[in-house]
Amino acid sequence: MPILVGSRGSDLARTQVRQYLELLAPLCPGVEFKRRVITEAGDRDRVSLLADVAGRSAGSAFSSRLEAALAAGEIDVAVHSLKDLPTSMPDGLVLLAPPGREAVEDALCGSTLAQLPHGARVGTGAPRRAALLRAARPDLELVPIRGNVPGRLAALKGRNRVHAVVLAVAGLRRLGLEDHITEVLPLDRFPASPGQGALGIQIRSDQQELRTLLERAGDHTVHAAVRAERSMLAELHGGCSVPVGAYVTQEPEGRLLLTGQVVSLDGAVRLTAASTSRADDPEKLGAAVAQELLDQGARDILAEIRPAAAGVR
Ligand SMILES: NCc1[nH]cc(CCC(=O)O)c1CC(=O)O
Repeated sequence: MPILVGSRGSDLARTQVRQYLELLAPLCPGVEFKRRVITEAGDRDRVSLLADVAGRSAGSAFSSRLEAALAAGEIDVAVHSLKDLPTSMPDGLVLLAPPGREAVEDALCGSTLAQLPHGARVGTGAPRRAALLRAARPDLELVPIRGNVPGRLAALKGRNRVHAVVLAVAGLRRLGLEDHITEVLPLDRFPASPGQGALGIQIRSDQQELRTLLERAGDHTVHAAVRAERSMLAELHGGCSVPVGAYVTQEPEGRLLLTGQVVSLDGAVRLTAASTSRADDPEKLGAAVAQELLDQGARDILAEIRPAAAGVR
């Protein structure tokens, strides 16, 4: 029986599955993998999906049709962009060690930050990116743009064009669109979204054999790093719609250095905390950095933001 590997239908999602299977195939000789695209249900279906799960009082609701398809056995593996996955996992599903990570950083396409004229229009839909841009350049006009990666690049052209857009280096590279990168933004001033650049490889928790098979492609250093980043986010009770950045860098002797930031939407307040630990308890490291941010006042910043940012991904 082939192993069914599902993703959403965007170019990026399909490319990620293709690249993942290219990595996996030589590590799993004789195993057949088949790709399946799971399209998102409409909003109404999505709501009923969530209500249905809530009614069964599961640990948490499925965040997407893709997770629901995995839980229902329509697919055996779900391949996500890790940064788009909520930190709480539905009962019965687990995340495995992801394969090697793409670049973590965000990029500016269309102009460098320094070359943007006063009052220039910059496209981004993400509150984190908007807040970090406001902190760096309060003069900019931020234009909310949505859609897939090629669609966002298209905002650089046409009548209502923006001077620049912010996109993840990872997505651009995976799609072969890295030529559009004008500047890679430095992580200390533009910390990435937790998990950015990594895949979220999700299976049902009772699939022990499949887990052993897929872990052949897992990178344990990347796994420790993203667990630290995501546990920091979870401790702050944040999702992908809050201006929280986190990134791990490797230290000597395999230690992890986790840096976390919380930024107010207007960019006026930026809290930064960092801590190091051995790689064997990344959740503890994430919790420690989150606690330091909370001690600095992160709760007030996040409380202000949550109502405004609700529903924006
Ligand atoms: N929210 C969309 C999304 N989800 C993952 C990526 C890029 C790939 C990655 O960060 O792993 C993107 C596009 C972007 O933010 O530019």
